[in-house]
Parts: sequence; C-alpha cells; structure tokens
Amino acid sequence: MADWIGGNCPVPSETHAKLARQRQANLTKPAGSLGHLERLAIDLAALQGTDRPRALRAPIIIFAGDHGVAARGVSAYPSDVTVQMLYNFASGGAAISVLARELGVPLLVVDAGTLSEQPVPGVLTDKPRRGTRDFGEEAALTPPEVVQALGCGRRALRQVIAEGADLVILGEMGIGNTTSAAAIACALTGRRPELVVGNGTGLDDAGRERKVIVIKQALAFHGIEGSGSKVEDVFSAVGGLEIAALTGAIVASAQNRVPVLIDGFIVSVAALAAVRINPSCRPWLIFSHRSAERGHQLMLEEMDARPILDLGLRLGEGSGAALALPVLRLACALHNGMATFDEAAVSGRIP
Ligand SMILES: O=C(O)c1ccc[n+]([C@@H]2O[C@H](COP(=O)([O-])O)[C@@H](O)[C@H]2O)c1
Ligand SMILES: Cc1cc2nc[nH]c2cc1C
Repeated sequence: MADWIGGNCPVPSETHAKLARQRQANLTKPAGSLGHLERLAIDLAALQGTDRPRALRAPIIIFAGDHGVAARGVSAYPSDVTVQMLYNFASGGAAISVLARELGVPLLVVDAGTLSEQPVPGVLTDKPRRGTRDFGEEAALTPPEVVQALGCGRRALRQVIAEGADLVILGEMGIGNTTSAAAIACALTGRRPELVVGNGTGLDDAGRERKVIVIKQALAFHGIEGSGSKVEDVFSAVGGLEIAALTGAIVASAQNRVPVLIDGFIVSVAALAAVRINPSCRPWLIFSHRSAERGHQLMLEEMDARPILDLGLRLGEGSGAALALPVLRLACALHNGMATFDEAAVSGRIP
C-alpha cells in the first residue's frame, strides 16, 4: 500500500464549530428551522477553520477507467463509451460540462486507465495500464498498479487545489464500474451481492441477475467473501483504476484540509475504501445525494452519511455533487449574511 495514505488528516476546528453553532442560534429564524442547511454551514466552518464558510471555488475532478469485467455483459453500454465520453467531457457536451460551466467551476478530466491508446486532447493522462483485467478470471490489478492508481488521485487533487479550492467535487466515468464498485462494497462490508448490486446504466432484471452471479463467483474466486479483507487486496482483486484514484484523491484532499463533495454510488464506494484505510478522513466528506443505484443507501448507512439531495439520479460524472453545490453555497450565504436577533431588533424565543 502507498506509504502516504495512512497519514493523519487534520481534525476539524471545534472552536469554529462552536462559534458557527452560536451564530446559527442567533440568526433571525426559529432555532433549527433551516434544518440540514445549518449543519452544512457549521460543518464547513469547522472544516475550513473560519467564521465565514464558503463554497465558491469548487473544482471538479472526473477520473475515468475501463473494466475488463465489462466483457461479461454486466453493463447496458459497450466499453467504447468510456473513451467517447472523455471526448464529450473535453468538448463541453456532457452533463457535467454543462453543470461546471453554469456553476463557474473548473473541470479536470483524468484518464486513470481507459482503453484509449492515445491521450485524449484536453484530458490529463495518468494511468498504470489500459483498463483492468477481467476479475472473473484473474486479479483486476497488480499491487503496484493499485499504488500507482492511488497516487494518480493524489497528483490530480494536488494540481487542482494548488489553484485554490474551498472544497472539491469528485466524479467518475467507466463502463462496468458499478460491477467493480459493488464487488468492492460487498468485500468491505460482508453484504450479500443481491443487496448491493443495481442496474447501473440500465440493465434489465436478467442482466442484474447475471451481474450478481459474476460478483458472487469473483468474491469466492479471490477469497474476499465476508468483510475481513484489506482494502489493498480488494482493490487488487476486483478494483477499478478510477475507483482507486478516487480513494487516493479523497484521502489526499482530507490530508490537505480540503472538504470533498461525494457523488453517487461509485464515488461513495471509493469513499468507504478511503475511510477504511484512513478513518481520519471521514469528517472531510460531505455527501451530495442519494443515487437511484441499489446499494448506495447501504454505503451511506455504512458511513453514517446524510445526503443533501435525493433526485433519483444515476448518472455519475460528479453530476449529483455539482447539483448540490448551489445548496452548499446558499447554506453559506444564509450563515454569513442573515441578521442576528440583536442586529434586526427581533424578539428571541420565549424562555
Ligand atoms: O453515480 C451513480 O450512482 C451511478 C449509478 C449508475 C451508473 N453510473 C454511471 O454509469 C457507468 C457505470 O454503469 P455500468 O452499468 O456500466 O456499470 C459509470 O460511467 C457511472 O458514472 C453512476
Ligand atoms: C452515455 C453515458 C454517459 C455517462 N456518464 C457517466 N456514465 C455514463 C454512461 C453512459 C452510457
């Protein structure tokens, strides 16, 4: 395992959390009436160590990778789509490209392991190999490939936060990656594949059953049933290059005091792996939405997470996280801009 990944993440500032809680209690509204928005502003204040939290600079990183297991008919789309979408991200036509433009935030796309032979213009290439091996018959990745993929995430993260970031948004693209993510989720939690496996890009029920069987057989083949396996062994057996890169980016972000807005099922599985490797990164994670992918709710429960949105999304690309950014921005605006009872000469709660 990469030596840097266990390095402690800073503890959020309890002093600023306390000040933010006091401020929320003094703002001109019934106590607690802004619900989850209050919690978000307080958490951001503690994470950013400030009286005035903000979510203005929120660069997006998308990690892309291909999956050998896709050859087993576990996705509704062919593997070609992964690289084709990289061109779409770069030329501005993908959902996340539109959202990034509307939000005024930069978008970095990283090829962490697609099948592409050539670099895609406008995309950062940092990949140990082209696609994973089919984990139905061999280990998806070697241990050094896992270490390199974790490092890819850290390098991209460092590049992006060097330009300044109040938080980062992480997303992914990879045909077949819900199969890899579900296998990782099963191996880290001991849950049965039936409970974790979803329809991904749109498999029918027969396809989903095939996916369950592929994962069950792979967990047995690699000896990672139950919940006792180490993350590095799980990544090597059934991992994805973009998923390991996400895990590296999540830990590195927390180590660098930058909160991470987590997207859907795949990014949440990468987050669970990050929390298992380095539990001190957990306070730095903000969960943006509940994906329609079966298994996502279990991941959220596993990390005791409460997502901001629940819109039935299952796109990936960081789209759910990007959509939650305006809520975070407005939570900060309310926290910073509302008048207190004293300032507005409004009577407080009857004692
Ligand atoms: O983010 C999610 O919750 C999510 C749920 C289902 C599918 N996806 C996206 O769909 C792709 C993986 O689906 P699949 O069926 O090919 O495994 C990948 O590119 C993901 O970004 C994403
Ligand atoms: C077209 C398409 C776009 C995507 N974006 C993220 N995952 C995706 C999967 C497909 C199939």
